[in-house]
Amino acid sequence: MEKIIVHGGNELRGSVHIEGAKNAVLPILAASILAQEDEMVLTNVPILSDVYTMNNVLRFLNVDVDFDEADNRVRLNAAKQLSTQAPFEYVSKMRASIVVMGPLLARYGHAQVAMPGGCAIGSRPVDLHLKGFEALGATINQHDGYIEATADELIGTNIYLDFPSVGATQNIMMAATMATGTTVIENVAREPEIVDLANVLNKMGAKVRGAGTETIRIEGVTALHGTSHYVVQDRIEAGTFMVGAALTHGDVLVENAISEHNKPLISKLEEMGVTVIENEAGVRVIGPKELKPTNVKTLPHPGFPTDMQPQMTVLQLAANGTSTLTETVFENRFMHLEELRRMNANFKVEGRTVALYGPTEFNGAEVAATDLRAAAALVLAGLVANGYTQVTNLKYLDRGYYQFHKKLQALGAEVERVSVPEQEEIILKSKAND
Ligand SMILES: CC(=O)N[C@H]1[C@@H](OP(=O)(O)OP(=O)(O)OC[C@H]2O[C@@H](n3ccc(=O)[nH]c3=O)[C@H](O)[C@@H]2O)O[C@H](CO)[C@@H](O)[C@@H]1O
Ligand SMILES: C=C(OP(=O)(O)O)C(=O)O
Repeated sequence: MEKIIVHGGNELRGSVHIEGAKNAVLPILAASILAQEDEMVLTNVPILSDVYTMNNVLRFLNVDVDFDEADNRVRLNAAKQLSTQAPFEYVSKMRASIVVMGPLLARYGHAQVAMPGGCAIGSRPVDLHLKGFEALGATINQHDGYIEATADELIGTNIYLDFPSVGATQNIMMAATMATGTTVIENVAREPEIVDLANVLNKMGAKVRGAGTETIRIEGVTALHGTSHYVVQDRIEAGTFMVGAALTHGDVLVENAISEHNKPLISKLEEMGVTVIENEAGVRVIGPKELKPTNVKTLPHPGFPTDMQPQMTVLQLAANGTSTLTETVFENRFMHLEELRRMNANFKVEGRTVALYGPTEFNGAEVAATDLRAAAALVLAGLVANGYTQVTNLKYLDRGYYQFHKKLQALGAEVERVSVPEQEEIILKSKAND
């Protein structure tokens, strides 16, 4: 086991490179299943544990996968006959594995995937994915912890999503690429990662229109082929460094950040007194001496992203006054706050809203990450805490951040990642379970 140790007090200064987006590359990797001929070549692929997990799911399904980490390039060949069943041992590792269902159903009329289950941030059902498959003509069976979808033929139809679910939009979009006729999906997710997936599908020969708007229209085609694609920048990694700069009164150029993708965050940063300068090289963020409080509500894109919520609460706690944060996307995404309490944070949760009482004089403590963004938020809090903060449960951090500590070090933070000796590991684990 490893932990990150941060000694607070340093300003972040310099420039930071941002990886390809985890949430874009995972469905794009799954889309390779649709390519009956030609190789898929993906570049700007981030080195993350979730990417390894998706690669292993695809290998299990009989896709040839070659990940050249030195070049951030993955080559995929799905020309062989594939298996249509993804077992529990893979799906349980990563919920996003569910997005192999749509492409398998499109290509083979059959997909069987272990029910993904909830996670620390919420219950996370997949009913909208399944409703979409059913509307396209699939029969859904749930048995022995598996979801099985079967269809003789998928037929284009009109689908309205009750909620603009990212995963459901991606899964239904991929299932519809080879359906007979036209599929219109309304109230879809509009995240940049949806647009990136639609771009790849179109390069593969699909006819997907409207990605990035509320309605996506897909004309079914008979076959898709491989293509090459450069994965879009990770707006959440970029946003995390923007918050880090603001929090530490720093001055950081987030290289090649696409400001359009981070508009809701940038607008809140500006409201808090942060200077944000967009230029050709990226987005430069300069933290003020004193942060002003602000109220935030998470929403589907183009609203404030739930994946920036834990990091944002740290910034709000540091602000001079009371802020609120309302989490509308996931019902249980405040777990990191209890860890921040160990660092002297003062807040009150009422339902889906938390009042955050700043300014906080964070004190270093031993804290455990409860999920991916919680991990980043705790490290950020450590950057401005008195003394040393030790963050454990780094398996969550590694799902979504490549060498987070090294990037922070390069920006001037006093941070290191160390192995925990076995004895200490037992004590830390028992504390994390308290
Ligand atoms: C790999 C990936 O891209 N993950 C992102 C994706 O997750 P994911 O695709 O799982 O998130 P969704 O947009 O589907 O979920 C949003 C909300 O809809 C609910 N819901 C979803 C599907 C469904 O069938 N029924 C249902 O009720 C969920 O419980 C949740 O409350 O979008 C989330 C919301 O921006 C982000 O936090 C995740 O980082
Ligand atoms: C919640 C997240 O991811 P996932 O949907 O893969 O759990 C995230 O990226 O913050």
